[in-house]
Amino acid sequence: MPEHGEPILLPPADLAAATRRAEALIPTPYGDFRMIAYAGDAEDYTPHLALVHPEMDPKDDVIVRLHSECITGDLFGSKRCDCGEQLDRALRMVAAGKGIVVYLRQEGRGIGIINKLKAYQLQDQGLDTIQANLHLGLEIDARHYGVAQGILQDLGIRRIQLLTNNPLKVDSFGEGPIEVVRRLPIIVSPGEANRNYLRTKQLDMGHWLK
Ligand SMILES: Nc1nc2c(ncn2[C@@H]2O[C@H](COP(=O)(O)OP(=O)(O)OP(=O)(O)O)[C@@H](O)[C@H]2O)c(=O)[nH]1
Repeated sequence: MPEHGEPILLPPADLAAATRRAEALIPTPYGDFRMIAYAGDAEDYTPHLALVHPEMDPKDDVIVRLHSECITGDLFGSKRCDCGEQLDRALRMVAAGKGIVVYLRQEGRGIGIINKLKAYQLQDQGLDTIQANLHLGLEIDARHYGVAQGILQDLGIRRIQLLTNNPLKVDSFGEGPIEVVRRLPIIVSPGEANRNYLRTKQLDMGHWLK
């Protein structure tokens, strides 16, 4: 396990190594969390964030949520996706289970907020979430999770219960040092505005949504 403050070695898919840069206790409506910022560059304005329950025991099978940034859903409650509700649910579960939320700065499945808004415009013209990314010449999903594994290693964790419906997140742990001992579903009931999005995730992206 790397010592705190040392660069974390990542699988080759991740180009930037993330180092623990700063931390503080954050009281939230869900309870207290230790927020730890990880970044390759000390001046990075968008570091990855680990919200760690103060009584998290790394020897347990720790409940972990890897949540990719969604400014529209997480911050403003957009109903176009399930992100905000999933984050709310994850924070509750992690608070109850003494676990961790790793908040990864991979907005819009890694294409960034500008491209995500362009993709939304295309979706308003009839494309689905996959077709819109492809129309923009972008990957369907440009995310990498190696940095999250590095963060979990830095926290001394070996075995996790992963909160996700996304097979790619489970697969990303492969034969690596962190073992996913259990997957916990995190399903949000569809609404009018996100029904098509959730259907595409289920049918075309293989998400376990019942
Ligand atoms: N490009 C694009 N990104 C989107 C769209 N809707 C939501 N997103 C992004 O999708 C990502 C969803 O992240 P997560 O909730 O961590 O992951 P997930 O792939 O839904 O898998 P789960 O772990 O099952 O929730 C966020 O980065 C959102 O900003 C969309 O229509 N287009």
